[in-house]
Amino acid sequence: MTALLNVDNLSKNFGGVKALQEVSFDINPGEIIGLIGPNGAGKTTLFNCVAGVDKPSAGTINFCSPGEEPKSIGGKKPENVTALGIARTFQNIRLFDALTVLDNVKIGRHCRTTSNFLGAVLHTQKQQNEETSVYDYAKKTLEFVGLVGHDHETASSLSYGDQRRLEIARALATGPKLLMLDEPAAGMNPQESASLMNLIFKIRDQGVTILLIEHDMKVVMGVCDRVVVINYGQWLAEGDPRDVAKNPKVIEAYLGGGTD
Ligand SMILES: Nc1ncnc2c1ncn2[C@@H]1O[C@H](COP(=O)(O)OP(=O)(O)OP(=O)(O)O)[C@@H](O)[C@H]1O
Repeated sequence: MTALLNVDNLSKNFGGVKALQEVSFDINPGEIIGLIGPNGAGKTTLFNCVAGVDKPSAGTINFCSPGEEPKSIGGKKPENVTALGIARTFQNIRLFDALTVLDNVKIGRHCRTTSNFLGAVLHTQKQQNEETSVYDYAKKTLEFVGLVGHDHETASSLSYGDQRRLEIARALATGPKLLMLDEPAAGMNPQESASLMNLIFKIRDQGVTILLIEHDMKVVMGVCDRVVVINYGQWLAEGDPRDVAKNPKVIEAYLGGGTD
């Protein structure tokens, strides 16, 4: 099987800080992969390199949609990476707080439209059709993540758990093949985490592959098919979550002797 994402010998330096050092791993289509490691291990830097926020210092990142040729994405601009089918959420929720829930999701969908400024000013038929389709897609996406009835509330008025759902909805609205979630369970209560796990499975069932950074081991153990562990910017271990949790090197580096 051709990997959906192939990270090969990826390194990223910030001045003298070696945030990533020759990290390699693959993600296959349809997998839910956990990227774990202690604070400062380099997880967010890896997300940023894939998403086009950080430019790799060395190594390659290839993205291969099923049926298409692999494309090298290391160093591409974020909007180009999104257009290829990679979406992400952030460790610290980044919504347009003053906009409505619906508008936040519509913004995500606009990356799939082609109408230009002139079309918007002249209100052309093409632009109107696209607006209708953006609206419909955003409504469906909100229903999918369980935010029906919140369309006209401002994003900032939502509960914390619902704001995380909204961020996921906005990412899904871009039509990704790979969704990268950066600590989606952070700050959630146990009920919200359980509901998040259901949502993650539901997203995968729609054919979206998921790469997840998460410190909540119950969530990692509950949803991940496989985990990749990094420590001090280096690949440390990889495999079935339960096997990895027993790996002495991982316990020493990160799990601190337990998974609860
Ligand atoms: N823009 C930057 N400039 C300088 N150093 C950075 C930058 N971004 C990250 N780093 C450093 O790179 C290393 C990896 O950071 P990163 O945020 O990727 O780790 P992380 O595994 O996501 O950590 P956490 O679990 O705490 O979020 C850290 O030493 C961090 O201080």
